[in-house]
Amino acid sequence: MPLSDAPAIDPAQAATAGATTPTAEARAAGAATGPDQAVAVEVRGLVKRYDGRAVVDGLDLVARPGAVTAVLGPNGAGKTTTIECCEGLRSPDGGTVRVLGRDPVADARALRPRVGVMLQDGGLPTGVRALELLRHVAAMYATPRPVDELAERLGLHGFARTTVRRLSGGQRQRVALAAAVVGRPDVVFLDEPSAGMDPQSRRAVWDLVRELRADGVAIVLTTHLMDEAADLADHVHVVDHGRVIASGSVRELTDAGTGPGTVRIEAAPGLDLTPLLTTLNTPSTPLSAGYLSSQSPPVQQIPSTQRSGQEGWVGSESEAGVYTLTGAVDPAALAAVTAWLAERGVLARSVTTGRRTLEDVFLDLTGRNLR
Ligand SMILES: Nc1ncnc2c1ncn2[C@@H]1O[C@H](COP(=O)(O)OP(=O)(O)OP(=O)(O)O)[C@@H](O)[C@H]1O
Repeated sequence: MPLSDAPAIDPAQAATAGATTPTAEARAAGAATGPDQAVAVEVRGLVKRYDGRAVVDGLDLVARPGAVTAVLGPNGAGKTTTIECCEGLRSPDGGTVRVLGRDPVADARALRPRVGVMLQDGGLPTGVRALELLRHVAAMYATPRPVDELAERLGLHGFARTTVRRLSGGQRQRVALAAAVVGRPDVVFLDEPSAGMDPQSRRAVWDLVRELRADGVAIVLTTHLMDEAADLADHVHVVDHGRVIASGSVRELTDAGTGPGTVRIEAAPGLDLTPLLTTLNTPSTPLSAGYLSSQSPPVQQIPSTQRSGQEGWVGSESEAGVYTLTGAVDPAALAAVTAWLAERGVLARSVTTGRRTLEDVFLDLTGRNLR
C-alpha cells in the first residue's frame, strides 16, 4: 500500500520491516542483560537551540522500564523538543541522550523496532484508511500485536474505512496511538496522547498505558492534563524554560513543603470571610510563613523569582453556605478557622481540609501567567 502522502516524520518510521520485537517475557528476562535496561531513557544536560536561543537548556530526565514518566510544563517549555531529541527526530546541540543505551540519532536504525512514537499532531499519512494504516504498520514487525484486538480496544472499527484526513482529532489520536504500540515497543513516547479525546476514549487510552506499563514498557508521556499525570505517572518531571525544575512521584510533589491546601467549610450562607482572610494573612502570625517554602528533597530548589503563584490565603463562598479557602493549611490555620466560627456563634456542618493537587503544585512552580 503506498503511503504517498506520508509526512517527513510519521509513526511508521518507528517500524522496520522484518524487525524482531521482544515479548514481555523476553523484555523481563533481558532486564539484566544489557547496559541499557535499568534506565530506558536517559537525558543529561540536553541543550537545543533555535536561532541561537536555547529552548532546551541543560535538561536532565530519566525514564525507567515498567513505569510511566510524565513530562509536564507550560506551553513552549521545551517538552516536545526534548521528546523529539529522544526520538532521534532532532539532533541535540549539547548534552547526551540515550534510549535503551543507544544514541537515538546515530543508532536510529537499531532503535526503530524497539521504540514507539505518537507525535503531538498525530503525524499520520492522511490519504490512507485508518485500519489499513494500522495493518501496514503492523506488517513491518515480526511479532506485532493482533491488529483487530488493538483496533477493538481503541474503538477504531467504527471508522476503519475512513481516510485519516477525514477523521476527527480524537479519532486520529487513537489511530496514532495504535500505530505507536502495535509493534510491541520497549519504549513508547506519547506526546499529549489524549488531547482532544472524549472521556470514553481517554479511559481506553489510560487502560492501554497501564497495560503497557505492566508489560515492562517504559512510557514517556507529555500532557497538560494534570488528572492524567496524577492518575498514570510513576514519576513526574516538571519542565520550564527548557529545564527540569521539579521531579518526583506525584505523592512526593504534592506532599512537599507546606504549600497550599484547602479548607472547606459548610455553614450558614452569607458569612463575610474578610476578617478570617486578614487573620490568616497577617504576617505576624506564622500561618502563611511556610507557604511556597518547599524544602522537601525530591523537589529541586526553585529560585524565588520563579515562584509566581498565589501568595497568601484566598477564599470565597463557592456556593450558598459552602466556603473554600486556599492557603498553607497547617494546624494553626485550622485553629484560626474554628476560632473565627466560634466568635460568630456559627456551628459549621463540616470543616474539612484537602491536600494540594498536582495542578496546585504545577501552578506554584510555573506561575499563573499565560505563556
Ligand atoms: N523548529 C523550530 N524552530 C524554531 N523554534 C522552535 C522550533 N520548534 C520549537 N520551537 C520553539 O521552542 C520552544 C519550545 O517548544 P516545544 O514545542 O518544545 O514546547 P512544548 O513544551 O512542547 O510546548 P507545548 O506545551 O505548547 O506543546 C517554543 O518557544 C517554540 O516556539
